[in-house]
Amino acid sequence: MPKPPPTPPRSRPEPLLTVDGLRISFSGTEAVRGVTFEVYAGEVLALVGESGAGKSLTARALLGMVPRAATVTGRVLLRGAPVTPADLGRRIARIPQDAQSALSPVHRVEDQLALAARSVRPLRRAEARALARRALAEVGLGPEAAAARPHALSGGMRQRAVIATALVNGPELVVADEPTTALDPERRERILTLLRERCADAGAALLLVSHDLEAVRRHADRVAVLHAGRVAELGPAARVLTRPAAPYTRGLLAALPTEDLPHRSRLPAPDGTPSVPGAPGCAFAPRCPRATDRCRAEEPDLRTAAGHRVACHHPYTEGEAA
Ligand SMILES: Nc1ncnc2c1ncn2[C@@H]1O[C@H](COP(=O)(O)OP(=O)(O)OP(=O)(O)O)[C@@H](O)[C@H]1O
Repeated sequence: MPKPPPTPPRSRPEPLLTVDGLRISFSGTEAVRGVTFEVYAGEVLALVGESGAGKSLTARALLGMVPRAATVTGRVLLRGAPVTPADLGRRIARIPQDAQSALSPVHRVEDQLALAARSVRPLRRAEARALARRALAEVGLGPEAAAARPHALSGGMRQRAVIATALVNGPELVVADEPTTALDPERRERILTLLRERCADAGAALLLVSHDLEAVRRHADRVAVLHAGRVAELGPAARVLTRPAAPYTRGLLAALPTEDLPHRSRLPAPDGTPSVPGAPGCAFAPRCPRATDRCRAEEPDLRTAAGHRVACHHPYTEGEAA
């Protein structure tokens, strides 16, 4: 089913999730360099960008799952308050990449969901099981699949079970990092549609990390384009993916192959040699057709321009040809 038109962010009051100046470094080297964005209740926000841009680390920071070696600064707020461990699995749920390893091979599917439900609130066994069955039915898995062990299910059914597990506790936000990489294109589309529709029905916002810009175009309300650990552009998906303001986003779109290719696990990078990490100025300057001396000297801040946010000294205007 095609996605209904998004509600304009301006009409939304308080953000559900606020990520403010998030920095993640390893031994002094910053991989995420001041990422700021908000997620509004009920929306789908996609994080896109080439490999190494910092998408997964950002998503993991929301889930309290950054690697031990990382130093994290900045703020992650859920309805204005810092995220606590008690919020994880309950108010913020996760859909992992690999449904196979996300489910225990030894337990029946409904028992796993019932366990997830009982881990966050005091429920009797029978209540938890009923909740689990309902959640599984909502993703199209009937009593037979509910009573099966994961190995007896197809890849698509396992992914449905993982979606049901994420939603069983009624989260406000679901974080999905490349949730369909293991599936073929048809199943991928079906699962993404199901994920989006189930989140919408449950009133949960969805933060979707993806390298599939076509899927993002179909499913996301807004897109944040990450580059070299920063947000390069953030705005409505329809605008960012058709008439981007940031030269980096234009480069990313231009690098996409036009013919149908087998599913890629990464986005192709724009042409040219990337900047050296830690070099002054805009990280895209060495590859940017609009770069000036200012771009090579001064890193641009993320500013609101023409209705959405762009980190660029020389953004394209909406009607301007690339
Ligand atoms: N455990 C780690 N130790 C050291 N550096 C790390 C670690 N994890 C990530 N990084 C650094 O952070 C950068 C961003 O990683 P991240 O996984 O967020 O990228 P990504 O945008 O999700 O890329 P991909 O699309 O390839 O998954 C990496 O290029 C790497 O330099």
